[in-house]
Amino acid sequence: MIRISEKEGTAVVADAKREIVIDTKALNLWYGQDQALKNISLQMSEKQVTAIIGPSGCGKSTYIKTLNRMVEMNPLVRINGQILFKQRDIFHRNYSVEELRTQVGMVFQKPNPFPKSIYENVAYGPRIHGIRKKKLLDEIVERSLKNAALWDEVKDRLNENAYGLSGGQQQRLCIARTLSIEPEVILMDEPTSALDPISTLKIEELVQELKKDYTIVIVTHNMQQAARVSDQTAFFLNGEVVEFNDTVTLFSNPNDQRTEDYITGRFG
Ligand SMILES: Nc1ncnc2c1ncn2[C@@H]1O[C@H](COP(=O)(O)OP(=O)(O)OP(=O)(O)O)[C@@H](O)[C@H]1O
Repeated sequence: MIRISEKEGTAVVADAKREIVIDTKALNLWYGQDQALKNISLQMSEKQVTAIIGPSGCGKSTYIKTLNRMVEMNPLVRINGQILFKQRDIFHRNYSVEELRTQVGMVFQKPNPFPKSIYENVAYGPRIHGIRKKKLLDEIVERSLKNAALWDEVKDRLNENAYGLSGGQQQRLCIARTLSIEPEVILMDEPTSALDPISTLKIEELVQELKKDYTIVIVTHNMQQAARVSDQTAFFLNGEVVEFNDTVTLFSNPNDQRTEDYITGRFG
């Protein structure tokens, strides 16, 4: 059952039966003097896919990079408001960034494997977390590659360099790398924008599989993609959330004229 309520001017959608995994409350963010996020309030439920859509420069990437605190690598960034991950404030000094990034993994726009073997790309994270036993690492590598729908294509060439894979395979390898440390949330920042249509379709199918086990947030420029893969969609404009609703409703019966203009291609 989807519950829709109004909170601080922003619609929030929550599935009453599911745990809220990410709860963003009145989040504001500035790059120096320029405000990039304005009073963002969004809730994301477990094992749901949330799409973030909106025109270029509206704050999609900034928002998703705030969820694992990557945005703060920029010293100009100033933030107020709250983001709770399973009710814990991610900005609290007792919550280390390393711990957060173990729980909230990220896949980027361009596939960015390490210049290492396919095996080492996936084993890297678990090794950093102290796993040394070869048998256990082998199991993790196999499981992660299977869950990223890549195992069958690479099982006979695990020791070859990851750069020898196609772009789509590299992106699935990056997803396997993210899965290897067993996060709860996977952030995807335009994960298919550098890929061909067939590789894009594979990633979209993979997202549908992964949501059985993970909470997923995906930034996309592609509205058809948002409609295909997500359960709920947030439409951002000029750093604000104009509308947040279950995906079918947002695309078929938007509440706000600006959403309608965007999804019908009148701007952006
Ligand atoms: N490192 C930065 N320093 C200063 N301003 C930035 C920086 N990164 C982004 N911005 C500004 O913040 C705003 C939001 O940018 P952001 O990249 O989050 O938008 P976006 O919706 O992801 O855009 P796109 O779809 O083009 O990737 C823009 O006005 C942008 O110019």
